[in-house]
Amino acid sequence: MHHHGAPPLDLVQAGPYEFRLERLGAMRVPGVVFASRELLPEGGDEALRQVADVATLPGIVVASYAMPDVHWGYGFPIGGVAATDVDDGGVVSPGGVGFDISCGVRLLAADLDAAALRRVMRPLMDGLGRVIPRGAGRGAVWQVSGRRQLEAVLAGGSRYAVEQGHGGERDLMRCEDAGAVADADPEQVSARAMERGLGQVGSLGGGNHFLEVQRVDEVPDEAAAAAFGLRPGQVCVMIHCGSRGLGHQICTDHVRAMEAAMPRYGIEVPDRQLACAPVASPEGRAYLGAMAAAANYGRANRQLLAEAARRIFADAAGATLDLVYDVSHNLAKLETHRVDGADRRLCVHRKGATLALPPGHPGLPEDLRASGQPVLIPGTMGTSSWVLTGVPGGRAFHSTCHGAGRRLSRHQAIRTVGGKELRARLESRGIAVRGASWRGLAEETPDAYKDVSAVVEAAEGAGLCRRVARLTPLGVVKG
Ligand SMILES: Nc1nc2c(ncn2[C@@H]2O[C@H](COP(=O)(O)O)[C@@H](O)[C@H]2O)c(=O)[nH]1
Ligand SMILES: [Mn+2]
Ligand SMILES: [Mn+2]
Repeated sequence: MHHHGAPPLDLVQAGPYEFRLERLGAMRVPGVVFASRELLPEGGDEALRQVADVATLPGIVVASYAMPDVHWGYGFPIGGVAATDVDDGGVVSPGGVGFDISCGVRLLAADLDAAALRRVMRPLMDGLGRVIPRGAGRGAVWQVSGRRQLEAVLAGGSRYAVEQGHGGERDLMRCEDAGAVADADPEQVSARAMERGLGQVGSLGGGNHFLEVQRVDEVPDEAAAAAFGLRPGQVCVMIHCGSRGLGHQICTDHVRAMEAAMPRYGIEVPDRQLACAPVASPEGRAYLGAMAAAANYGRANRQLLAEAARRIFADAAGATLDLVYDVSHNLAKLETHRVDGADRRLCVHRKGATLALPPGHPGLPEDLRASGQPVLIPGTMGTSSWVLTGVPGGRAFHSTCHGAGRRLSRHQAIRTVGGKELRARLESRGIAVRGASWRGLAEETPDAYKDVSAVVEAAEGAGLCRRVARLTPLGVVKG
């Protein structure tokens, strides 16, 4: 492998929740890992090597960052943040976004307390289990009529879904980018990607994706929680999914195109999954146009699943669901940030990392200006999940963690527990489970993930965000 003979990494503690990888070899900037000592990947860990690899990308500024939930991914680590200077040869890399483009989390709050739900929990979970398509392939909420309509989804995202009667205006106010990014270019989406995306608008996909019924348990920041529409004891619904086969195919197509183009730009990277091209090049622009289309698809996907959940909540519990927020954790965005005293146009890659806008940011809707952006952190189906918010001076270009982060591979996970046993364990603790496959369930055992509360504590300690509310699971529909 390319890493044979690479010098050992030099990891130095720089603060209570901050470690630095000093520049070595081809690294253009240092690596910065935000974590407690306990959460830190071990010395030889491949994820740290990947943080160093990302630091070699042309145009990267300040540092190659890792969030406290960092773990190994293809090319870039999951939990990585890297910004490149668009006007100084900075590159965009599909590997810095990942295969599930615009994978993200949406949280809805019910006008209902957990105590009132107990009575109807079974029909509610049966209803959700019936209408939420999940697993590989297997159906979708919205039967998109053909290529024409799919192009409208790619261009219009949640906004188009709402125009077609799937939701209301408030759903757009509370979605990152108001439900759709403007620069989507469906022309850059291959016929194969379109084909894969056609029958999947409104579907969860595989095992790490889910729809979960949760209760607000602990509220460390009552003012922010109130602004988000959350109070202790309340029922919520968290949805985690992305852009399905469409996003995956786009990533595959554009990694290949960039790999072929790199010699022309004189770019060399230490891992083929870091293939990249200048943001301003035809290949860079083509990828960003396709990526934006997938971002819109991901939001429409979550919008349709939310609508399906709303119908079941209305029928089974007479309850409504209001959108708290919808945010992606696999995306590259063109943003302006101050670097070395000057405003620079940056391409900020967040892969398994979440944007966390601070209070007062113009990118926030009016009713969230005072509190900051809601940041949605799934934990596991057996422990907690968290709601956080952005903070003034937020580091890593206003980014934070995206989950607990994997500790065991899927293969290792299924050696610790069987799916049936795991479901029995969860049900005995009062967590209802509607799965797609026993194996898929076992791969997602809570033991496969780090301790999410330790992760968010480290993220807060590192100055990336602040904790707002802790959520505990009541029932999960698992991909
Ligand atoms: N509340 C739940 N959280 C879960 C579940 N399965 C996974 N997860 C968390 O999601 C993040 C993000 O996953 P990724 O695949 O996008 O990287 C992951 O790190 C876990 O913490 C679940 O069933 N319920
Ligand atoms: Mn995800
Ligand atoms: Mn995903």
